[in-house]
Amino acid sequence: MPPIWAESRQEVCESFDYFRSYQSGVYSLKDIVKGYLLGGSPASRDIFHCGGRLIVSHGGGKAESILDYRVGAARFQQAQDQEATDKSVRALLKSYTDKRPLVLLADDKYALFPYDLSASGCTYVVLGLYWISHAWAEYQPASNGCGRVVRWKFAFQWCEGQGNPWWISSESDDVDMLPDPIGGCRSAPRQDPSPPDAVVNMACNKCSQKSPVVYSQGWMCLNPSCTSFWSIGGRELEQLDYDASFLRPIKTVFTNLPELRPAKLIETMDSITTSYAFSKGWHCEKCGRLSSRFKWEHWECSYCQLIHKLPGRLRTAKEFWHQRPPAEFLHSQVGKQSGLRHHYHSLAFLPHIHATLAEIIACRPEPFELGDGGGFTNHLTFILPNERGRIHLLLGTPLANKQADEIFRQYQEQAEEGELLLRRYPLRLNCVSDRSNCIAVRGTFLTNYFSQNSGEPYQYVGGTGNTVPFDKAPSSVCGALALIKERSRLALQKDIPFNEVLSAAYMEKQKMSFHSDSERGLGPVVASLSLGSAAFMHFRARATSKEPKHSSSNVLTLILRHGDVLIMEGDGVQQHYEHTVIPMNFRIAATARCIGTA
Ligand SMILES: O=C(O)CCC(=O)C(=O)O
Repeated sequence: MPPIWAESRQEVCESFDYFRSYQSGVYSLKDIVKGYLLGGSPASRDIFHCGGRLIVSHGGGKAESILDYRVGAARFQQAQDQEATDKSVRALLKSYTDKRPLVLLADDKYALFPYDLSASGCTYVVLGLYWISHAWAEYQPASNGCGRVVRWKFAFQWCEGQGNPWWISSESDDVDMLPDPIGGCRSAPRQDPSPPDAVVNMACNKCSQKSPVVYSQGWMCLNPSCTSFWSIGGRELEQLDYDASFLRPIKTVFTNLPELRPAKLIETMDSITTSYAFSKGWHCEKCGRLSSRFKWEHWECSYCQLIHKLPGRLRTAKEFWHQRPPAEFLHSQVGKQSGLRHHYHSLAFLPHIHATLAEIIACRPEPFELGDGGGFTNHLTFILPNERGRIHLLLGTPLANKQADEIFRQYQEQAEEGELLLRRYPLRLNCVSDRSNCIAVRGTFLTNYFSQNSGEPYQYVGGTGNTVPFDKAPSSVCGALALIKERSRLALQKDIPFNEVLSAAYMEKQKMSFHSDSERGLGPVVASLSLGSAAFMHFRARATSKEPKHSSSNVLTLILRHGDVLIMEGDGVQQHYEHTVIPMNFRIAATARCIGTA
């Protein structure tokens, strides 16, 4: 197998720091290209030469007429000229002038790669480190109004100093190479901006700009803003071939090249195993596969099932009590919206609740007796307009949270021991972003949180095959269900026949994107218990047939803290709104529903 490969784009982006772009073929950070993905059919004069030591590719987007497959009506986008100032072209040009190595990757649709990657199940492979020896503009035919577009070409050269390309045998290493005229190279950026040319550069007598001799048919000006661009003796040539000197790879030895194989984590900070680094994917040293972290209790290779586990410690809710929403959140959400009809007595509640739509009525918090020695807490109610329903928030308090603390402990223990199987399941639509604005990506696409379903099957996550009936569910889930039932009964003054609990666990920076709980047959009450870190819960209006694009502004934002129980009451809450939950750090939530009761 290749030394670094993956089945899905998500695996690459979550595990490989040199390529974290879900959409573009160029991944750059602060104008520095880290990775470049070769894929699809070649444009004319794209080459994979000398066993891949010299690769010419067109890069930078915009130059093909494409169907934009965002959910909703697909839009046709006309090809446009690439400009040197376009984000990706600019970054590639900077890598060229800095002679900065970057990583080339290829997907199984890259037609010039001499091996069939899909035959071995590899959708993406990492080729290795390359540097850009030449960058120039060309005209290419395009199906737009002008019949052609300016597109930038880049010549990538293998960085010597990293061994041979993994796909060729060492005998084929014997290629005729040009020495690098600059001498030994380094992986650090170079100050001298001129390219290391054995290829001759000539200045244009119209624009004075220098262009290399790229084609055997003769020199031409390659400055797209010059009137002489792309012509020899005033004529555009139909057939162009590369000049022989241009095709000879330049032997450039780099020192201190980085190791591309992602290192696995071998120690923890304070024995915390839910920080961002633990949510990232990993590289299997046995088979080379990049895998997302899809099991809560350890990393596992999706190809050869090799496991990597680091022991962690249980966390307590106290560790998260200090969390406060950022000040700008308070101001932008509450300050900008006028006409909020709220009935607060005291600003003391503002860190907890921000209602931002005039039509939503935020009722005065009601003191609320919890019974069982839990003392009093506050019950906040938001009445949605046009009888769409109500949203209740029963706040946790240190006295009332004894049960929640214990449930939080059990959840962590049982997830760690594999008694509670928290998994990241594939989304039904393979897309990044939320469900209403989704960009298709290749391969399986997993949720950005871990979950487990107990009780009745719930379609939303992982289909119905991953459900554990209540009589086999771990005590954490049963405890959460009992607490949710009890608080809902007190708040709504009736028993709710909850028969399903979705437990969701979030490592640092994970979240649940916008969605509504609108599965067929779902009862009108959905209630959740929050554990661990605080989280923002935003509600926004759902897209309708009249208004197919959802409104981007949130109509209500709540902050859910450890021990809080949130209740969404009424079908209208799900029909007219969707919600997202963005935890500030490690968090677990149990959400109870009534499936098949409506
Ligand atoms: O509180 C949470 O973490 C998310 C609950 C939720 O939106 C759901 O399970 O659908």
